[in-house]
Amino acid sequence: MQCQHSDTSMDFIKSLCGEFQKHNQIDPAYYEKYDVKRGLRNADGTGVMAGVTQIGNVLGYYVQDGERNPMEGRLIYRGIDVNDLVDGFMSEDRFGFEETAYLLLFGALPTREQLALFKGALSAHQALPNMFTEDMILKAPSADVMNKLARAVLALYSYDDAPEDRSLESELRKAIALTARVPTIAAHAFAAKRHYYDQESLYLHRPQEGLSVAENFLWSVRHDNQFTQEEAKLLDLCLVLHAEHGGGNNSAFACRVLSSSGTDIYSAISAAIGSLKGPRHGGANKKVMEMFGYIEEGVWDWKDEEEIRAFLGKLLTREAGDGSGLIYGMGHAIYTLSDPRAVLLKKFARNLAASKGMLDEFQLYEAVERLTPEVFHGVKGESKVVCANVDLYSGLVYKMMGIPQELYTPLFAVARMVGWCAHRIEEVCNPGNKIIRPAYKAVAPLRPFIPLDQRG
Ligand SMILES: CC(=O)SCCNC(=O)CCNC(=O)[C@H](O)C(C)(C)COP(=O)(O)OP(=O)(O)OC[C@H]1O[C@@H](n2cnc3c(N)ncnc32)[C@H](O)[C@@H]1OP(=O)(O)O
Ligand SMILES: O=C([O-])CC(=O)C(=O)O
Repeated sequence: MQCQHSDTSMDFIKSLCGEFQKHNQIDPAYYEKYDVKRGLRNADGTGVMAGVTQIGNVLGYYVQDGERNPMEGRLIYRGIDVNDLVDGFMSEDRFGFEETAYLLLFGALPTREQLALFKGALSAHQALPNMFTEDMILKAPSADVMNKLARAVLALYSYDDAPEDRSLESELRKAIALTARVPTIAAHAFAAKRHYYDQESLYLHRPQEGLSVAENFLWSVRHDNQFTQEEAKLLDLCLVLHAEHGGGNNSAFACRVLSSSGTDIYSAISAAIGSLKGPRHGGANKKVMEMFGYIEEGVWDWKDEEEIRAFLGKLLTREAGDGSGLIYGMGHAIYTLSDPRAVLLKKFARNLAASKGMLDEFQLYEAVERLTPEVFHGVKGESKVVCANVDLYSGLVYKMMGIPQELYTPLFAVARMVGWCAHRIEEVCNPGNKIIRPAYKAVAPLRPFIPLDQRG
């Protein structure tokens, strides 16, 4: 439903843009002058240390003699290298997401018995509250599944008997319920989007007991409920790789900022979802697909490196693509030589592409990964080392699995829910934590109030 605005009001608002711009420019020189940590980054590009965590660690460089040096990336969940975690459950041909969720939430790998009980707890919480889909999703659908996800999580507050209970037990119960429910919410929000915005038939599937999170997701979003074990295992791997990324990533930090004020878990998690939706964060997986649409159209010969280079240059100078100047799926705040998630996903993407007859497309992605660093240095003059991030190959993997694009970022949220909850609980259940409250240098000069009839 769109609001109608009169032409006069629209013209007035347009004129206000000029007024706004007159009074709201921040001179970039201020950042250096006042030693402001732009983006909470130190002058050498490292992040400002803003907290202490036991949950995850992201390693992308090492500092020696005050210099930041590139290295191969490592991602650690509760002290365990994600590559070892993945090797562990894959070599035993098991699903790994539930085990990873347990590890992130409680801090240690589960025993066989603990894992079975945890899976049971997830199963018990995965159904949505009575009439939730009807009242909160179908009656107020959204063209954007992430938008619906954030609003649905906020709405869950009203379905919780004790939403303001901050005891550890209550927080853990809510965390398990959110982790279990978010796949169902995403599936139903997607079904509503397809029905109300794309004029397709409405099908809603209830999650099935005994299925893994990955299997249930595929069951729920496919109208015929069909999926293969190979697909479910690959999706499971994607969920594991997206589950956590330290306390400083934009969405986890947003969650921690809100949690530090003492607000409820639903408010904090909906903020994290809003952050993840952004195209420079989790929303990049959708943007990568859009960008490859431009590349595939704009590059005549996909094997011609010169042509690809020229197109990448145009993306950076805003002459092509969405005009943002970004090459999506490339670059990272911490990783330099490699993002370990992208390395793994690329391997699976290559195998899948070979079996689906999509090697040409895969090779185009590889060329973008290979050529971006030199084009980036040429155009931006930056010495920073850039590599492919997790979002470069995840969308391609989902595409080859037949997962619709509208679900790419929501799938990231499905995986990251448990990471956010772990950060939320670490923030509220540690007595030493203070409200997060950095400073902003105020640069507007003081001036007198002018009475209304004396203003020109
Ligand atoms: C799950 C995730 O969130 S993974 C990241 C997903 N995001 C993307 O793929 C979007 C494209 N990438 C980017 O925008 C960036 O690399 C980010 C947001 C991921 C990291 O940004 P930063 O930490 O600021 O990176 P860094 O300090 O290396 O940037 C240096 C400069 O290069 C620019 N830059 C970095 N990566 C890119 C890129 N892929 N395309 C164009 N410019 C880039 C930055 O905007 C910055 O420019 P500025 O100095 O004019 O502000
Ligand atoms: O760490 C970051 O800045 C972003 C990221 O890769 C993630 O959250 O997965």
